[in-house]
Amino acid sequence: MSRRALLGAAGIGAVAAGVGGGYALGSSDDPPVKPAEAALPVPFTGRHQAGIVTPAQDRLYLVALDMTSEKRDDLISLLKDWTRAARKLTAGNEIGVYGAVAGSPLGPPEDTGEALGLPPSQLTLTFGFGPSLFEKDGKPRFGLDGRKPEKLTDLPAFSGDQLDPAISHGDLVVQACANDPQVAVHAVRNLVRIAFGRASVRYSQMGFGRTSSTSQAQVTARNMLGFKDGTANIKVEERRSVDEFVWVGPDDGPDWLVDGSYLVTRKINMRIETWDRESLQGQEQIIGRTKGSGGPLSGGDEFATIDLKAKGPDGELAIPEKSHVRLAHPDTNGGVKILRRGYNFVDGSDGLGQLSAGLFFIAYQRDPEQFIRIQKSLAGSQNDLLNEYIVHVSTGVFACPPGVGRTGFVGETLFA
Ligand SMILES: C=CC1=C(C)c2cc3[nH]c(cc4nc(cc5[nH]c(cc1n2)c(C)c5CCC(=O)O)C(CCC(=O)O)=C4C)c(C)c3C=C
Ligand SMILES: [Fe+2]
Repeated sequence: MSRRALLGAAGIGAVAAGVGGGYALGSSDDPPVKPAEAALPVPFTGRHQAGIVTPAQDRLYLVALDMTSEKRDDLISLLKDWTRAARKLTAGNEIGVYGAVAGSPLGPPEDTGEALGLPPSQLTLTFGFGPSLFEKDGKPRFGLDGRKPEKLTDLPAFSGDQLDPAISHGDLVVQACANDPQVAVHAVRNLVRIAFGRASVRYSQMGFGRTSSTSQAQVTARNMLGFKDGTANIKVEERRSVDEFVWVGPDDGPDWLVDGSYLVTRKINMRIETWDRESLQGQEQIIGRTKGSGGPLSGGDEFATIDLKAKGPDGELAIPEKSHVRLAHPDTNGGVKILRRGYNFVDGSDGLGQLSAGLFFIAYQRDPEQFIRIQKSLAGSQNDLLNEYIVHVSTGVFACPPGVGRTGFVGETLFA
């Protein structure tokens, strides 16, 4: 039973038109009110996992977990249980047989209940495996000897990194994205609950205001620096780029990961108050684009082609040599592209009255080397001008298996 149907059947919560996606209860003569797109479900099944090229939702709740059991059967049963729950959660249903309120009053409910009455909100749940799932202290785990992708190794140290291991890495990751934060949090909370006795949370991160559009149909959102972010991102409509740069192909190896992707996470703190004292012109020179329209400093509107050779009236490069977009551009990095899918975050204040804010950077790629190549161009005080205002404090790399069909479980190919 769907969360909404349950409430309807119980006679609770006639949801007013315009609220929660416009499910109105009117006269039977009224034309049906279509739920707003942002409230609809995204199919969980498919060749690829949802949540990668899916048009980026507004909210993120990402959790990294470590296995607390060393038993292969526990890992497999966890992935099966997660898959069963994820099918329900992404469809907007309660988990378990009895859900949140229909079970025995004497036991804890199967579903925690905070999403009752909320629509699916385009929830996607994307699962990944960190290098430490495959081996620890040089020893294979879970009978996965020889199954670790060669490319799945911890990212190298980059100049300027100030990484905190407590909020980095993880055996497993779940990226929950939705247009309602409560739906994303409910999903992660219930998946964590299911994992009890087999895996426990290492760290989690909430995000808002997607900083990347992944579809041409989306407007470009802004990051905490106030700039449009995601303009030159790979978009789902660009099929060739998606196949070339996002999905692991049959010749890439290993076979179990074909149609999957590598996820890179970086929590990047911003020195927001320092940035806010930088002049508008200074900010634009650092990024290499205008703050208003997001157009490149070489001229044109937001989606104008960047001209890295263009010079200004003063004879200097229009897009400065150490600007962020020049150093991140494919022409500076051997043609390499990545699919960005990051989110803004504010973790309150730091106790000194400064915002603990930044970008939870997320990228999907066919090979982690794509991210490494670009980050090597950006990192260090002699490179990207932006580095004066940001610091990378967390890192992660995960192999995200292919999608799942109507039967089977996420990651099944790994155990075949
Ligand atoms: C290693 C990859 C990247 C990191 C880390 C990164 C951090 C980061 N970026 C911004 C803001 C912007 N980035 C923009 C473009 C852009 N950034 C990367 C890669 C990383 N960014 C790429 C590949 C690109 C596209 C370059 C191109 O092809 O032109 C932009 C411009 C708008 C856009 O195209 O998206 C902004 C703004 C911040 C604030 C940040 C760390 C906090
Ligand atoms: Fe960037």
